[in-house]
Amino acid sequence: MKAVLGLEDGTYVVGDGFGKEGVTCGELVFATPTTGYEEALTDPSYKGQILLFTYPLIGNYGVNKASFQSSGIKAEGLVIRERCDHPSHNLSTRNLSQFLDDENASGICEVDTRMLTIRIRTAGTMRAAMIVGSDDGEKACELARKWQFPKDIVNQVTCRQPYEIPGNGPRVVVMDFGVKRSIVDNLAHRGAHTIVVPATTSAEQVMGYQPDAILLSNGPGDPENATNGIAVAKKLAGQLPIFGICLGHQIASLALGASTYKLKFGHRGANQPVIDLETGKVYITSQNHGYAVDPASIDGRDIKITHVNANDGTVEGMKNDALKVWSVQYHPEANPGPQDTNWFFDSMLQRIGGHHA
Ligand SMILES: NC(=O)CC[C@H](N)C(=O)O
Repeated sequence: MKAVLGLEDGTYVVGDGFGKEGVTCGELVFATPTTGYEEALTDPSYKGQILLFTYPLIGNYGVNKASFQSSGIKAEGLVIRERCDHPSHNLSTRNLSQFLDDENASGICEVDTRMLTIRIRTAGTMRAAMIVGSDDGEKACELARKWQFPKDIVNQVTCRQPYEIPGNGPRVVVMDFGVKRSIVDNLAHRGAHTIVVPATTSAEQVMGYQPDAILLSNGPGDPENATNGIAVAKKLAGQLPIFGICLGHQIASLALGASTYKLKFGHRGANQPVIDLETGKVYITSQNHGYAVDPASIDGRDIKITHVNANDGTVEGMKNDALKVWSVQYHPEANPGPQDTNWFFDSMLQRIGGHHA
């Protein structure tokens, strides 16, 4: 089936469509990991975004539900060079094409992903529209220009009801802005009594769960739009330890008075080098973000930058020891990506323990 992807700047590419027929709009972003397409497609942080993989062959190990980071595909669409229809993996239950069919998501392959990536890298992240079943490039570009990133995107991916994973360890409330399953798993595996609550939960409701700590999760969209999360973190900072991952790190920083800005094309990949300023160690990290904390906005505030990106110097972690706030921009849960920073969850539980000692 023919398909077309159009960008807001008038660029378009025609290729082979698969999955759902029709129009899909989103912000076109590129991700550079060589593996991990199941985890990325199901990562709720990609809601609102059309995901382009720079790696030229996608689908070669099929699809296995155990890798999912949420109930199903959350990215708006998929853009790839070559699609593998005959995967080889003992745990695979279907191929990529069947996966998109089952999930009602659209994909386009046989397009020049290098050219598209260079375009985004040069001009910045762009709005895009994909039409599966058409090759009308002008129409796709026009649809891209009309589309707006939804402000309430977190509400589209947060849980509807709270849920708990019982454990004998400390009680941790996870504010779900679109949490990845492996974050919850990392807490549960360490014995935390994990309570996942919707993004709209108030500070009073959070405290009603008698938590020992709060984890602000990852999630899609502009952190400034996560207004309830910011309000909760502002209110509870100083009362109990607060941790943040990715969007959660941005929310915690906003709550402490810092500001955030949009990166030109973001960091999405599995080999982003991060320097730990306290130890001098460099970690290779998994990342997926388009916004970052502005270091200039931290000047004069009681926030300490703990990690920076070795490629571009952007903020990758911060803390406020007095208020017991610790957060990281990268993904310690990996999935996909290297496990170098999995210690984050160990240190989290140690810090919570210290708080109650
Ligand atoms: N993975 C995330 O939590 C992403 C955070 C935020 N939506 C960003 O793009 O920067």
